[in-house]
Amino acid sequence: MTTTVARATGLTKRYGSFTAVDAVDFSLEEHRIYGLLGRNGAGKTTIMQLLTGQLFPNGGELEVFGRPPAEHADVLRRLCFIAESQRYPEDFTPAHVFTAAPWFFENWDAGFAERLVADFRLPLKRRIKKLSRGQLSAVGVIVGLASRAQLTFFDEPYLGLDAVVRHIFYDRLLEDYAEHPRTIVLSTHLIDEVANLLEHIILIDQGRILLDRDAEEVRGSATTIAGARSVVEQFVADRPVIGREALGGLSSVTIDGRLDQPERVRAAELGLELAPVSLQQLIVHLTGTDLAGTAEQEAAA
Ligand SMILES: Nc1ncnc2c1ncn2[C@@H]1O[C@H](COP(=O)(O)OP(=O)(O)OP(=O)(O)O)[C@@H](O)[C@H]1O
Repeated sequence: MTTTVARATGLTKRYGSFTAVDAVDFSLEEHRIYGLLGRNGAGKTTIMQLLTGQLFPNGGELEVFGRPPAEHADVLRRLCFIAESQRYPEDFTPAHVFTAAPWFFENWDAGFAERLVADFRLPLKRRIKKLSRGQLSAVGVIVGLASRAQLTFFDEPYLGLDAVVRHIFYDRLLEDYAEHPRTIVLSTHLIDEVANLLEHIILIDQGRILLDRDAEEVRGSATTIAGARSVVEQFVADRPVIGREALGGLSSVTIDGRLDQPERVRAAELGLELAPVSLQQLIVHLTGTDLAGTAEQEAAA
């Protein structure tokens, strides 16, 4: 039996006349890793700020651990939110941050934090304002992991983290999650990098939920068919097409759904190629954007 950690019903947030989160319904279950995905400005940070009591909703119901999160200290104590540009007092060093952390997080594991400091080669005694962009992000990632909060949010925690450090983060996250299960919500544009980590996907677009599904189901939910344009078009006629690319006489069409065995055999006989769709490709199709471009730019940063 699953236990619901957070539930939103008709949750709405407006900034003036602009509706950033538009009557969304979703729930977060205990012991799951969620990917909260979507284009820039989709509403991901706003949803996380609502869930962590940093913003008040304008409408709908929101319960986290059974209560509205804002102004309930007993709820807030069980949460950890790591923002993209986490701020700390200017004169603090990472050592100060980790010394203060147990005051805010009852499950804080100082030994784990120490091991992560070594993994990330973080200078403990250097002032926060002197840290590099990546080192500053590492401070947030360490707080997020070692807090072992029951509900942890990582909102694009990667700014400036190089590929080696990002993979250390993913590895430590998975290892620690296996030993200390909790609910983790990860918002990122580096979708393919985290695809294997995610157990459930919530895809947001313009303040609305486009997809709320088990990651395993999402992964197998679309197929790309490539080959001679006229043959491909005939093959996909009457199927739900979610993406289409053409080059000269060739085309590549992505359809929603799997092909059964007879259909696969028929495709092979027609000389068509079938390819699995990556989570990132699927999300690009669904939101009609090139998140891959964003991801590459960020990975290169
Ligand atoms: N304080 C604010 N005042 C007015 N509009 C805001 C405010 N904060 C956010 N918005 C708008 O609300 C929308 C949702 O913003 P949000 O930060 O939640 O998006 P996001 O999905 O986290 O985007 P990104 O991937 O770029 O971080 C955006 O259009 C943004 O411009």
